Amino acid sequence: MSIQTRSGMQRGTITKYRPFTPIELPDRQWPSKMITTAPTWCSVDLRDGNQALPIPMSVDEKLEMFDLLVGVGFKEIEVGFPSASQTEYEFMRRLIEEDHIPDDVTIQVLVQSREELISRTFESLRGAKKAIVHLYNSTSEQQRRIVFGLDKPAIVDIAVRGVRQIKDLVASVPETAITLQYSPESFSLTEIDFALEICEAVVDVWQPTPAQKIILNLPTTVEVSTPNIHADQIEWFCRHMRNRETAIISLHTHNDRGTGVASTEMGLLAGAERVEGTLFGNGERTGNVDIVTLALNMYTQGVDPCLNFSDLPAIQEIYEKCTRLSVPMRQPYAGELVFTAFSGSHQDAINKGMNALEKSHSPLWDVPYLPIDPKDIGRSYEAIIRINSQSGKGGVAYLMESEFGLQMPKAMHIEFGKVIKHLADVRGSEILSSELYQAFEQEYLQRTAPFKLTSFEGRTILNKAGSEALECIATVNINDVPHEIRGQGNGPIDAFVRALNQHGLANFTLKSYSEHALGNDASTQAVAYIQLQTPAGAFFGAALDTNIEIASIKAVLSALNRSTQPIKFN
Ligand SMILES: CC(=O)SCCNC(=O)CCNC(=O)[C@H](O)C(C)(C)COP(=O)(O)OP(=O)(O)OC[C@H]1O[C@@H](n2cnc3c(N)ncnc32)[C@H](O)[C@@H]1OP(=O)(O)O
Ligand SMILES: CC(C)C(=O)C(=O)O
Repeated sequence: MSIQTRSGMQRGTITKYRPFTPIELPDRQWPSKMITTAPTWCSVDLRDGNQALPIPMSVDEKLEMFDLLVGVGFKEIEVGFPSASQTEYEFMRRLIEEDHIPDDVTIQVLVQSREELISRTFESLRGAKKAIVHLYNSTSEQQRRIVFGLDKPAIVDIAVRGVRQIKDLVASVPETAITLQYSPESFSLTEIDFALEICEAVVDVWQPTPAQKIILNLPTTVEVSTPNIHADQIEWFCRHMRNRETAIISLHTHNDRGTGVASTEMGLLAGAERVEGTLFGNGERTGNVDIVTLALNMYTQGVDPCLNFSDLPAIQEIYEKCTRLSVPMRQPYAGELVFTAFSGSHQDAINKGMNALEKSHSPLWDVPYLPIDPKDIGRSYEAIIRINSQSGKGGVAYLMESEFGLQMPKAMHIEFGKVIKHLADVRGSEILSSELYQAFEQEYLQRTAPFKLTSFEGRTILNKAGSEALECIATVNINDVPHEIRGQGNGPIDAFVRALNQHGLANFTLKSYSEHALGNDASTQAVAYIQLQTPAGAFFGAALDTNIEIASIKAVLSALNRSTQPIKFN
């Protein structure tokens, strides 16, 4: 039983909407195809993107955007709808008169199939070396019925009249090589045989050849079906079209169902050769297909997209400035958070993957959770791992090493990881890397009570057995009371450990020791990590000093101090 409520969603049997009717294509070929080469890209940022902005771009902003698109490598750029407004017309004129258009770039202009608009469009083209004139009219049953109140032959007539006019006007711009592009707007909702009929009527008037093709742009004006149905529409069209070799089949996908990228990729499998879209998916409603995502999806499959996104943050900055939009944090490839792992198991795997890659020297990118090397697109490794209460020891260790050069021994990751987990839980927010270091300082480096080293001297002696040993003489303050201690061992740490135990000042054994240099200039310091086994348990200590011997002695006391006091950090 279906219950129709006055507002909100229908429940049960949905009568308000109906499923899209699939087209018949039982022997479809596209599912077993692969994308192996880049399509011809056409940016529609300055037209479809611009027409969807609350505040359209000014002429200067459009010029800046145009230069950006040229820099990225677009060879076809829809620069606007010159008959729509004075701003659009002026922009066209400035592009041409100020010589902004490189020889290998073709500008494209959109126009409805209306006589006065087509005439004005041709006026705007004067002086251009080459241009794609993009003619459109809407063809779906819904648009025919609601917008135009016309039957199919009348809709075909709108298109054909427009093409005839363009054909006549070509002679008015003899210096401009004109390519015709025709879009049966709302193709995605148009009966497929009617879409073919109107396109073939256009082709019959224009008379393209394999050398001078027409562009037939089949737009998903509104995305109304799953991407596989879109692919069937494109394959059906490609297979049924007369003289297919005289046309370039182009896609223009919107993202109403959130599957614009998938629809475009499947449309390419189905036989399309050209893609129109925008940077970061700007465009009407949910946007046009995002060309950055499409191109980088190809790249990460080993296909050269022939567009350069090596400095994506700089591209994003200009885009955001010109459009006054912002790229969402989760936007594929570009979003601020897309190369960041907060969760422990992801951090651990990334950390291991990065280390393994460094050791292997393999040219193949092979890091879990990162489908692309952030550095390929101008992102850094710095933001890959960020710490909050979902994070684990692996991520903390990664940051301590990548940000501060501290290579804590693996067993210490657990201990310091707990310190940071506690801090993140108490705080309930992100722990910045500077705070991570601060916690390390407080927990290890600044632990100087109750034991504090005031002096240490080591010298080589001959022991009773006649072999060389090290004797240490040190002063250790315990709760500010100085104690002079002496001990012998096979090295300074051993001698110091024995001295403390022999004098009854402490009771522990050395479990592990490691050290490394920090920095590589005159101010190089050494860092030592010591783990002690005390009656209260096993504890790490760490210390920094320009003298490695002193660093290790201080690290012993750091561990000892920690064993006498619970976690200090809060
Ligand atoms: C899917 C897309 O994104 S298509 C691109 C859409 N982009 C834009 O519209 C941005 C620029 N557009 C504009 O500035 C204006 O709409 C203009 C200048 C093109 C036209 O302006 P106006 O004529 O003042 O208004 P408007 O757009 O409302 O015109 C609607 C008329 O055009 C007709 N029309 C709409 N599309 C087409 C078409 N492709 N071919 C022929 N006629 C069309 C409508 O049926 C309607 O006719 P009616 O007045 O007889 O009912
Ligand atoms: C003019 C056409 C290509 C269009 O913008 C659309 O259908 O979205």
